[in-house]
Amino acid sequence: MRTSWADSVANSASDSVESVNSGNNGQPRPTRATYIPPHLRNRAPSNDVPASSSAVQSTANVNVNVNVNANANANDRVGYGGPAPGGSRWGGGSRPDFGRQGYGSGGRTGGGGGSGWNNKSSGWDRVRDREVNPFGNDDGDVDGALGEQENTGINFDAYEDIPVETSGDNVPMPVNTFAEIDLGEALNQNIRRCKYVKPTPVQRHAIPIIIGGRDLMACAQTGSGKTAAFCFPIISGIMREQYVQRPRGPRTVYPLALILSPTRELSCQIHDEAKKFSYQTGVKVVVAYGGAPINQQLRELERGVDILVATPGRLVDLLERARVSLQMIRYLALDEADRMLDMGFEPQIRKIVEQMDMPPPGRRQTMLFSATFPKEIQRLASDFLSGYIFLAVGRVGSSTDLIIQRVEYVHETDKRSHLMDLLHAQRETEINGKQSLTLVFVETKKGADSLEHWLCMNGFPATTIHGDRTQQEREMALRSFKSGRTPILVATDVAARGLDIPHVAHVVNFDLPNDIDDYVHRIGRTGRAGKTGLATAFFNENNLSLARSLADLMQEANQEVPAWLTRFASRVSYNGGKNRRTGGRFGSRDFRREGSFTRATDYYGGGNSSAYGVPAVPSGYSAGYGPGVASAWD
Ligand SMILES: Nc1ncnc2c1ncn2[C@@H]1O[C@H](COP(=O)(O)OP(=O)(O)OP(=O)(O)O)[C@@H](O)[C@H]1O
Repeated sequence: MRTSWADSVANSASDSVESVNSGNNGQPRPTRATYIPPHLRNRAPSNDVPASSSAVQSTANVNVNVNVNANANANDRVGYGGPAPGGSRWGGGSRPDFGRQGYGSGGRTGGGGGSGWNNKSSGWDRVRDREVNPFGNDDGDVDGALGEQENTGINFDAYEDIPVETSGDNVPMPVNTFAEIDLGEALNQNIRRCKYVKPTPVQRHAIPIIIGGRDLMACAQTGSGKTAAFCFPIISGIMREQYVQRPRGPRTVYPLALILSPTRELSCQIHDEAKKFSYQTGVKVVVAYGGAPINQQLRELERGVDILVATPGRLVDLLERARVSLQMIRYLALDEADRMLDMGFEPQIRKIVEQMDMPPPGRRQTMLFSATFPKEIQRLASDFLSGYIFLAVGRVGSSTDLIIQRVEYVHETDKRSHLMDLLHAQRETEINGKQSLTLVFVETKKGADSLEHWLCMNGFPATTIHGDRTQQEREMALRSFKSGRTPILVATDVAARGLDIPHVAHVVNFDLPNDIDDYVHRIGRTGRAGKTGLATAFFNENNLSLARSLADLMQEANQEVPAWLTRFASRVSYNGGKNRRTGGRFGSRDFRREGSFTRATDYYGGGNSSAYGVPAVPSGYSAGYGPGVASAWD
């Protein structure tokens, strides 16, 4: 097994792979207990009303709804836990876990009256006590979230005037505070523990839409809180489910929600987030992904699962072994949905969604999220949806203004010395006494290894993440980077999407991708959740096909576009649909509003040579996700 200097440092750390994967913060897993399905654990009072009829208002017959500054009345200090307008589904402040059965209690703990949340002898309380606290020691400070300890660094002003567009029928009204949505008190407590003071724009719009029972295709900028936007309503919905009878098989499990994501690391991250959000709600979240021992994941599944977070390959394996059945799926979420439906993954996704036992659209709720949504992918995605709402926060595929984008003309042979200059400058900057983190994207796995080696030889502790490394190595590398032990991570596109790593101050595109959407996701590893970040790209003749879309993107994000890039851009035509950006801030969003378009020419691109007189790379689509690159993905 190949071990770099950086990894040997990481190796020496006491935390185990197990603890990272399990989201248990290094604490031992709870002992095995009898699984009690959530319909027995989460009984709400009998006067419960369905979500769509109470907490969520609808705008009748709205087809297109453009909403700028939708949160004009937002209140920074949210009154958590207060009754939602129209009364709480949980019975005016009664606990959502009312009448739960404990995992290990072997009997009901009382449906009301005497058996309260604080009754330490109840089965559920014993389970609650055993549940590993994903918030560490912070648990006692639930209400501190409203004081000085709110999620610091969140610059919500950055989002205030972001344009929001929805299309579809009867779009539920957005909310301005979490308190306006009746998510259930246990989940509200976790939102406080996360120190989320108010919803981000995508959350303001998406949560009421999902709670209202609608399918959703949502496009919002990187780092803007999409994970919580789909996790909150799923967890809340499962908490509300009453008497959902699930079949009992000796070895087969029947999750109620499935969250699919393209990479193992992203699945682990979503799992960790979902575990935090579902702490003490009785909703059980399990992750399954490739490269890790399947037996361990099977054991975890056997302990019970309400929400399954998975990569497609490992899920297909579990389905073929009949260890997981999708017949009870109520909620299906595809994170990075455009990636999940591109050529690399589409067959697997179709198999999972259309050819196994999952209920069809209309009988399950489907939600697709990404920061980029090419029209062709929207068209494919519509197969999975029923009467859906399209939501765009910011322009589809745009980068956030929070990221300062720089592009430098650098010959291939000069790239390393240029990088060295940047890293020297970066060394000067620190965040909270720690060196800030730099993420360097390269095109190939070999290139990643070689650059990492060179950096280490030159006194810059670095590590790598790419598809040729074992899962254990990948996880160690990520941990080492996150902890700051190796403040430089050299990565292929496997790290481009979704990863939420605090303190990434600088993203360097050492090799630019062929596809502008990949660029958007890569630079989105910095400038997250209202914080600012820096992205530097090395551009040369090898990147001509990207010149125009890059110049357009930068201009749109109010970035300084170098004159030489504008000149390149004016000489190079778009090499096919994927890198083409049309329309103004509201152009080309929901593909349903654009009438017919031709798949072959509009998306895959006809011309393979550029006006510049050099062969353009093949269409952005196939070049970006060809088989070679796809191998870096799970
Ligand atoms: N309401 C909120 N208040 C404060 N912080 C939030 C809120 N919602 C999410 N965050 C934080 O914002 C960060 C980014 O969220 P998340 O990873 O969900 O972004 P994303 O939109 O999925 O990004 P990407 O497109 O890169 O996948 C996370 O650290 C998350 O904890």
